[in-house]
Amino acid sequence: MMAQYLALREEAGDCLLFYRMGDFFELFFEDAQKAAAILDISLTSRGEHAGAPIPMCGVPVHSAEGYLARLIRAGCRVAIAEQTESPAEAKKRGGSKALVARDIVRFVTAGTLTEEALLEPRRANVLAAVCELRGSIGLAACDISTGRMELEECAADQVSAALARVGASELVVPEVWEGTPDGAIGRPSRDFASETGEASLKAIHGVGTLDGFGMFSRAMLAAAGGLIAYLDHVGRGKLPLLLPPEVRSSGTALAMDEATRASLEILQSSQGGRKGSLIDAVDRCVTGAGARQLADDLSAPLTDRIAIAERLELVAWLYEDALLREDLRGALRALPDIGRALGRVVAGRGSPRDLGQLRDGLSGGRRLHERLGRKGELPALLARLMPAMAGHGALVDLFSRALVSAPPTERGQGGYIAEGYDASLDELRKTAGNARRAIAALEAKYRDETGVAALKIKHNNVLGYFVEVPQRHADKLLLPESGFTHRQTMAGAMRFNALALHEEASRIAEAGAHSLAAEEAHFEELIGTAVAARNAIAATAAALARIDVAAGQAERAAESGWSRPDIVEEPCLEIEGGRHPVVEAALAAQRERFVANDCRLSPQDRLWLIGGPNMGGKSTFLRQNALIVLLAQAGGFVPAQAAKIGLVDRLFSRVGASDNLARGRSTFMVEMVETAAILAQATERSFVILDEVGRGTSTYDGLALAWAVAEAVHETNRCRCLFATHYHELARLAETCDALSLHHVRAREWKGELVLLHELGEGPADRSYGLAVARLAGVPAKVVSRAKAVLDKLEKGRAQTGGLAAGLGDLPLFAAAEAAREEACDTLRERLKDVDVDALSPREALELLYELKRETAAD
Ligand SMILES: Nc1ncnc2c1ncn2[C@@H]1O[C@H](COP(=O)(O)OP(=O)(O)OP(=O)(O)O)[C@@H](O)[C@H]1O
Repeated sequence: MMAQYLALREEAGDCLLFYRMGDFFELFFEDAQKAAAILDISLTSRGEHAGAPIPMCGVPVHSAEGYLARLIRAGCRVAIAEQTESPAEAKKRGGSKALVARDIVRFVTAGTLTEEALLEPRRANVLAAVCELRGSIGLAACDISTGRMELEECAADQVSAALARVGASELVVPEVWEGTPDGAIGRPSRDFASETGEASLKAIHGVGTLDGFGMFSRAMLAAAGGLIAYLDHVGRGKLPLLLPPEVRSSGTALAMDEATRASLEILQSSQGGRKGSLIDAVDRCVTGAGARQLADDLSAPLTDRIAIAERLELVAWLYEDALLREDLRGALRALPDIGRALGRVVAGRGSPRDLGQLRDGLSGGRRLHERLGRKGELPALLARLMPAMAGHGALVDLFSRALVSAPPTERGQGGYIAEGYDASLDELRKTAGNARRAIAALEAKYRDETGVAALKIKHNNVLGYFVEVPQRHADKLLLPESGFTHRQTMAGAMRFNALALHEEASRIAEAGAHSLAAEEAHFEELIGTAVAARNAIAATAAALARIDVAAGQAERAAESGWSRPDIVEEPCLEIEGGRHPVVEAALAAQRERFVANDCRLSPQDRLWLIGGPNMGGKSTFLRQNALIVLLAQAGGFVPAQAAKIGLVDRLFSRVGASDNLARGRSTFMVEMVETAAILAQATERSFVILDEVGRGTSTYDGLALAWAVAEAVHETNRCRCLFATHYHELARLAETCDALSLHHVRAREWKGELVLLHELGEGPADRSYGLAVARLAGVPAKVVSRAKAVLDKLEKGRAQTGGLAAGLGDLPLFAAAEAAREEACDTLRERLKDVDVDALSPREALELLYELKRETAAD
């Protein structure tokens, strides 16, 4: 056995090996130690290997899913080695000592789950593959629980943004690749070949050309190749459901990088959970598929005005008709998750219950179609979805006739094929039923004949049917002419067989075996029908999910008076009475009121500098506007009285000096790297929020950087921008930057107490309230009064010298400074041209920076 185990162990690679032994999956050696620690189960030992006891632990097969889920969540991957023959077959093959053959039947990994118990209903589970081909990056992503697949090509510096959008739970890359992101799994480079990718896709979808699905680049196909090869590997040759791939072209989605996603807390709060995130505050979907679609929409809002308008039109239609909305939501709520049921069916792990779910979901779709069909003219998006809900008449009819109303998850016991579907199966069931009745009659007869009132006919898996009497009445049945044969003596009871009983029992067993086989054959046929219709079923699932999203968005809007945004081309951002959905909900829970605020950016007034006290609501204001843009371009209503939004191509959100130590960069470094990305990428169509950029370093450096960044955003990027800052000195920028204006969050000191109004006012902040906030926060009065003394002194000094910003008025304008600097930089430019950035390690890059800095200082 050890040799077999070790061979399988080798094959399992870095996965834990679940080794099937009877009713248990056993783990040995280091696997056992690791799993026992994660699962908190006892670690035992068995036999010896190389002179030491072998550590072992095990989990029962019937409850293995729960254990698997915990291991996967802890970051493990698991290889399942099943017995591929019965002990009887092994004996026949190799004698009484023969070892049962085992083989790894599949690998269970975070990105390749289909089991209902292992998946979260409201979250997609994505597996992604990334590779590089001639300088550009191919990305393939799929959710095998529903079969959705997407291909994308992007530039090397966009890969982390693309991956952040996809949110994969598992990522595979070529094993020799410098760009390997953390935690990615290396796979043979030959898997990532565009020809094999193309050939696999053609084979899966039975087409001679992929043109019908879209235009795929070589890099996309190479990534698809890597993805499919990995799926083939983990499924041991059995591929899961894969729908025709969709191209995601860059530019069709609002671009957001990883830092922006994290800081806007779109799908996850900064604490890591869904609670406190945007989606948590917005999601009113009544189905898991709807919630997954909404997450997708919020991760990749649109940039196409017509597509946004179509989604908004549907939300508005459902918003206005509350009755219809309630009706639809009620109907959708009752529908099973057909996308995921289909995923299990195609993956070969479907159960009779999954088929029942397909029947119920598809017939529910047909009913909705009928209901909506009576509504007259429909919004364009809905009209396009209608045909996808209508079909499947034959399939629904077949499944309705074939299956019982609530089919079981296990098919081993049969009983899921409905009566009346197959006459011969009904006949077999009748025979078994008759025999069961005959056995009940036999019990009465035997009692009569023997005079033993306590006689019973029982059944167990070892003996089958038998007659049991208490020990003291056994004598009568032991008589040779009694017609009973002794089978077993128990404490206090004796068990017997009888010819008539045996005959009836055989009849039951035979009919049972035949009917099980008949049901099994029907099951396979029904599975085949579902598999053949997989693309159409997936389209129905997608249509239902889209309707659920729209109805949920309408519901959310109706709940709190959200409004339909007006999406326009000109780069403005006019939000009237805007609110932050998450902060508002948190305040409402404490019975506090959220103060709505306006935002009015236009090409003539596109950069707002916002000052005011800590805790005054600056960050909240910045984010609420970014979230409103995001929600609007995702095609939903927004938390505002009115909103006119000029289409945004890229959205950036930066918070000064947030901790990112996990990545090994100092906080200030992170802040600057992220700011650099904005300055490099923001266009005139972008919207940027900068929250106290520069605060991560000394006051002078911070002010200088904040000043320069604000100027660059104003002069060079020319994007819409909200810039929150503590530096009063920045107010002087308003003198030179004509599209920049000053604003502040208002506060009052009343009877020595600070009152934060959370209201945005025009003009610069009148003063700092740092000390008042410190008092509010419970800093001891003594410390606050000492700080006050220091502040008075500093302020006196400032009055004399002109303060931090003294002399800044003489600074040449940003554009003029640029021109002067360009001349001086020629030598630097030359040197930089020669640098191969990809070939530099971070350390070398830093050294080079120092060197260049030294050179400029010497100029
Ligand atoms: N518009 C608002 N209406 C009501 N309460 C608000 C509003 N905006 C913010 N708040 C409350 O004030 C708290 C602080 O807000 P926020 O973090 O936006 O302030 P800030 O000015 O950015 O502070 P800091 O400068 O310390 O980062 C929020 O958690 C919320 O409870």
